[in-house]
Amino acid sequence: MQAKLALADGTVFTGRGFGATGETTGEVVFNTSMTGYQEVLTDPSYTGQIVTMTYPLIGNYGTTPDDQESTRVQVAGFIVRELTRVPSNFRSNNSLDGFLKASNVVGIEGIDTRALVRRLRVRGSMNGILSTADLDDASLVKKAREFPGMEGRDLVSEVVPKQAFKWKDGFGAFADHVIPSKPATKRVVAIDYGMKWNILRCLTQVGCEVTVVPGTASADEVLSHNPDGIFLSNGPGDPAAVGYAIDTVKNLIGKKPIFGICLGHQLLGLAFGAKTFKLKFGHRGANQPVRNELTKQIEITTQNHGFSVDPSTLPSNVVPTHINLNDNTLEGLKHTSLPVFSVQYHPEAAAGPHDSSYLFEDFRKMMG
Ligand SMILES: NC(=O)CC[C@H](N)C(=O)O
Repeated sequence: MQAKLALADGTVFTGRGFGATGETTGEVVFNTSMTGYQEVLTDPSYTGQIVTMTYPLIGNYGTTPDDQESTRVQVAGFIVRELTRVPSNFRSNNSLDGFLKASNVVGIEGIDTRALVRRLRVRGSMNGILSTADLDDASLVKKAREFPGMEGRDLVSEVVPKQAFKWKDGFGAFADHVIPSKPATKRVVAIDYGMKWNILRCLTQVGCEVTVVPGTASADEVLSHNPDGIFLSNGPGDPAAVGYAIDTVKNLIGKKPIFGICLGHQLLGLAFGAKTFKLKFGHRGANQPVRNELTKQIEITTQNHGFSVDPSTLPSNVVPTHINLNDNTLEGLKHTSLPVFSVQYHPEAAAGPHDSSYLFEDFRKMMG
């Protein structure tokens, strides 16, 4: 079945539809991971985004419940160069096509993803529409231009869990090869703004019993659990648009040790009084080089973000700890006297390299 992808700049790509049929709008972004498409699809930070994979063959190992990063597919749409027809893997119980169909998410294959990505790199991430229903170019471009975009939008409230819960799924099927597992001796409250489950697996692995609370929780609700430490999760949308979350973080700083990842890092920056801005085309992939400024070691990292904390706006008692070597943007910060630190990238990988898993150990040690 024919499908079209139209961008707000007027470009139209024609390919074949897979997954669900229908129409979807979103910010079109690209991810440079060679594998890990299921983790990408189920990462809630991609809410409102149509993701294209730069790797040309996607779907070859199918999908499996073990690789879920949340309860469902979260991307608005999915773009690949070539969809594998016959997946082959003993862990797989569904094809990528069947997985997207069951999740009612539209995909397109057979378009020139290199041309698309070059366009996004030159002009920046763009709004777009993916459709198997409307195939009229002018109408599609008009609809793409009407999409409101990511800036100023609170998408967190769409993906937070409805109520608090305890993480009972341990460290999952494969995580024990990565970090030696420890008995649970620390109690952590994880504030969930759209959290990837591998963060919960990694926290469990280093010896934390984790209570998850919705990202809309107040500081009092968080502190009522009397945790040894507080974790701030990743999540979708513009960090500056979630004032309630910034206020909660402000009220938690100095009360307990805090560790933040991605949106959690951006919220910490904003709570410290720094500013965030939108990157031209963001960082999404499993091959982003980062330098740890404290050890001068290089980590190859998994990333998924479109916004960034401006280091020149940090107060003097908050220092940069990690820098992205592709564009020198801020990738980590810490307070000079309080037990508070965060990273912009994803030390939980899922999928990606495990170079940065030491950060979970650092958090546990920080709790005493
Ligand atoms: N993975 C994340 O937490 C993303 C944070 C934020 N939504 C961004 O795009 O920058």
